[in-house]
Formats: sequence, C-alpha cells, structure tokens
Amino acid sequence: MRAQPKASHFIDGEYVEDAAGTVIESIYPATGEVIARLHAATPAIVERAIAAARRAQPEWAAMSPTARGRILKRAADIMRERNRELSELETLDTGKPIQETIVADPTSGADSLEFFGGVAAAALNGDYIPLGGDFAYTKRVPLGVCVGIGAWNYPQQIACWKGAPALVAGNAMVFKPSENTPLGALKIAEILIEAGLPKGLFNVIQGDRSTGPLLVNHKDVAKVSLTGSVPTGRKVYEAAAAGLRHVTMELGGKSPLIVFDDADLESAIGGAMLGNFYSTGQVCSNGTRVFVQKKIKEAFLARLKERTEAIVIGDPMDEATQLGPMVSKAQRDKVLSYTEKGKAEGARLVTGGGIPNHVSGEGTYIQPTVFADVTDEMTIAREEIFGPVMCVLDFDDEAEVVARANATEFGLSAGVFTADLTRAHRVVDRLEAGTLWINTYNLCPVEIPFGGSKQSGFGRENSVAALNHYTELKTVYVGMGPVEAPY
Ligand SMILES: NC(=O)c1ccc[n+]([C@@H]2O[C@H](COP(=O)([O-])OP(=O)(O)OC[C@H]3O[C@@H](n4cnc5c(N)ncnc54)[C@H](O)[C@@H]3O)[C@@H](O)[C@H]2O)c1
Ligand SMILES: C[N+](C)(C)CC=O
Ligand SMILES: [K+]
Repeated sequence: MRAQPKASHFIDGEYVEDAAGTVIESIYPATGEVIARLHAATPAIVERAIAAARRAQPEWAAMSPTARGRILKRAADIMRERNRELSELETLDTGKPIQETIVADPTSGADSLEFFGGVAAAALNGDYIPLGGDFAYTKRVPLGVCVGIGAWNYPQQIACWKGAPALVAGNAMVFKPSENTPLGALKIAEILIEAGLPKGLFNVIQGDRSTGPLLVNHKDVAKVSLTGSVPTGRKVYEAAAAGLRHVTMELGGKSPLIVFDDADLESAIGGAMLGNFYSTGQVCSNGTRVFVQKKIKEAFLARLKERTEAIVIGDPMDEATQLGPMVSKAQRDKVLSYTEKGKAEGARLVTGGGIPNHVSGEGTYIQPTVFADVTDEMTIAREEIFGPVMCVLDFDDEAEVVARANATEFGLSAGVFTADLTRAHRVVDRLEAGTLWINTYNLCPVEIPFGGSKQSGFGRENSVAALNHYTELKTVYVGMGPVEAPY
C-alpha cells in the first residue's frame, strides 16, 4: 500500500500499533485504491495518549513562550521544505488536486506554526491592574490536555490550526483525524518531534465517531476543539458540557454570497466559483447561496455556465487538473441525492448535476453543478450539501436580500460583491456570520480570526484571538497594606 505509515497512532514521540482496534482504510478517492490500512484506537490506546500528554505538559508550560515558539517555527520550516511530499500525501488521502494542495494545505499548516511560533512571545502576556495602593495582575495560563478532532476536507491544515495555538500556549494535544483521512496528522506529529518538540505533547490517534467520545468524555481532558458538522458539534458540546470542558466548534454552514448589479462581473463569478468548487465544494465556509441581483442574473448565469463547463476534471496528481473527486463514495452519493432533490423541487439545472463520463469508474467524481431559479424554501437552499453544487437565487433590493441571507440557522460566513463600498460595509454589518468577505471570497490567512456564529459554532481559530481559546486567565490580587478587619 503506497501510503502505509509505520503504525496507526503516534504517541509519546513514537509510532504505536494496537491491532485489536477496528480496521480503518484510507482510500484514494480518484481510483478506489486502498492506500493505507490502520486500526482505530482501543480504550488502552486512548489512555496511553492522554497519559503521555498529561505527563509532558507541565514542563512544557514552564518554558518561555519564545522557546516554545522557536520549535514551532522550526516545524514550519520543515513543512515548507517537504511541501511536495506532504501535498502528494494530502492529495492521496483526500483526492484534492495537487494544484490545490501544493499551495493551500501543508502551506497553510506551516503558516499557522510560523504565526503562533512568532506571536507567542508577545501575545501571552497578562495585565497589571493598579488599585490605589494595592494592585492585581493577570496571567494567561494553559488549560492542560486539549483534544482536537478533525474533518476530512483539510486534514493537515486542521491538525496545525488546532495544534499550533494549543502548543504555543503551553498545552499538550491529542488529535484525532477524520477516519476518511487518517494520514496527514501523523506526518505533522513526526515533523514536530524532528523540530525538537518534547515527546508526548502532540499525539495522534485514529478512530471514528465511536472513538471521539472516549476523548471528549475523558476526565483528564480540559478542552475539545472540533471541526465537523453541526449534528456532531451538538453531540460533542453536550458531552464536553458534562465535564465542564472548554470547547471550540468549527461547524458547517450555508453561507450567502451576494452579488449586486454594479459588481465586477468576472470577479463576482470567479469568487462564486472559488466559493463553491474549490476542494470539490468540500469547504465549510462556501458561499453556496449565491444571491444575484435581477438585472445581471442572465448575464451572470451565461458566463458562469461557460466558465464552469471549462473546468478541468481528472487525475488529481496531474498539475492541470482543477477538480478532483469527492472524498468518498458516501459523500458523493449524498451530494447526488441533493442534486436530484434540486431537480425534483423545480430548480433550473444550468450545468452539471451528475457524474462526468470521462472519469467514471471507481473514482468518486462529480460534475460541478449550478442551479438557477432556486427559492429559499428548496432543500438545496437550506441544507449544507458539502459538494460542488452552487445555488443561484435572485433578488431585487438590499433590504430583501439581507433578510433572506440571514434566514438560516447557520452563520459561518458571508460575502458581498459590489462597487459601492458604503453599501458593502453596510451590508456586511447586517449579515449574521463570523467571517465575511467584500469583493473576494474564502480567503483565510492565519492573521485573521476564522469561525462561526449561530449554529455554525463558536470560538475562533487563527490570529491572536485563537490563543484566548487555549488559555484561561488567572487573577492575582496583591495587598500592599495591613488587613483591616471589622472584628
Ligand atoms: N467551520 C470549519 O472550520 C469547518 C471546516 C471543515 C469542515 N467543516 C464541517 O465539517 C463537516 C464535514 O466534515 P465531516 O463529515 O468529517 O464531519 P463529521 O461531523 O462527520 O466528523 C467530524 C469529526 O468528528 C468525529 N466524530 C463524529 N461523531 C463524533 C462524536 N459523537 N464524538 C466525537 N467525535 C465525533 C469524526 O470521527 C470526525 O473526526 C461539514 O459540515 C463541514 O461544514 C467545518
Ligand atoms: C477553513 N477553511 C475555509 C480553509 C476550510 C474549511 O472547510
Ligand atoms: K482517504
């Protein structure tokens, strides 16, 4: 098997196997080939990982932030040196085209390690609070053992987006990747050790929805950060609440992307395509409800159809390929069931809607799909599809579109394309979402906070804001005079 790691788990600085765990296979979605066969963590493996994290954490927390950051920055450098190898692994594990992984996946992970490594020295300070003669100060202290649970769309990025802030703040982490994409996180764990991270601080264990609860319910776990769907988020939040554990929830969405008739048409279409077809539509923040103002609707659709039909679908390892397969057959079937629902509920199919002929076979390919004349009540306009399916809705005026854009339980992201900057800022101010874009879409550099509101979750990843979610404040009041008691 061409991507078989040394063993399933990485605990306390080394690869560990326990063949008693149920088998997890990583399948290369382009061909159906099994590229690695691993085992889910048994309860004994979970215990071992959490015990290792617990043992290693206090000494790590006692180091200076600068010293911790130096190790993360070294790991970032190693990731960049091995970008090709890591990108190929990410492509094998996810099916995403190498054209994307080579610029977006390990690179974004390295950005996170570099950013948190760099800001640590300045961003973990406390405050001094003068109180007349007395004073107080605050310390920003780590939480302890943190659990990270990942989705399958950005395996290496997710491992780093959770691992980097957790580690630099002085925590230890046990990370469980998605059972669909188990490989990338193991490489990150290896690289961190090579960069000088003491053993036990970043552990990776494999498993599925039955393994997750063993971590979330564990008495020694202080925090859980999940990237996943809303239903999983509810379960994990509930389990974490029983132990009063901290949580960060990066969940799903059905984000609006609003195109006003004064927008630059090519840019708006490009933004809408990136926000629906990148990573074969498997992006949480995608702008899947594209609201186009009526005057430009037909021009928008005609050009969108032309550009969509020119997308190169094929072998993900070919540099020319722009759209790879979906991560799994189950996910493709789910997406196809939505395209059928779209047709049945009366949406106009502009392009796509099925499986492309020239790359069929075992590969889980799907056509990039555009529906027009979508109405707010249709299933495809309400539920997260998580595939390359764009819904185009039309609107007359600003107040109407803002109300309709907000009429969803989700609140991850939103976008506005317009030449009128006053309107752009007014509209984003009214949109209910955690991350918003004006005249672009889906850009998530590490410098800016990312996360959702409403049912899309809470807590933020990236930027200095993420450190607040991996630390808590300790307040110290210092009395400087005699204690005056009334008795
Ligand atoms: N907001 C974000 O940053 C973001 C990023 C990527 C994906 N997503 C969302 O993730 C979803 C797709 O990913 P997915 O299908 O892997 O999601 P999922 O919810 O099925 O699984 C996510 C992870 O949770 C684990 N899990 C499942 N049930 C669990 C439980 N009861 N306790 C603990 N862990 C459990 C899974 O094994 C997996 O590792 C989409 O909804 C997408 O929008 C969100
Ligand atoms: C965070 N992001 C948008 C890169 C990937 C979410 O699925
Ligand atoms: K896979």
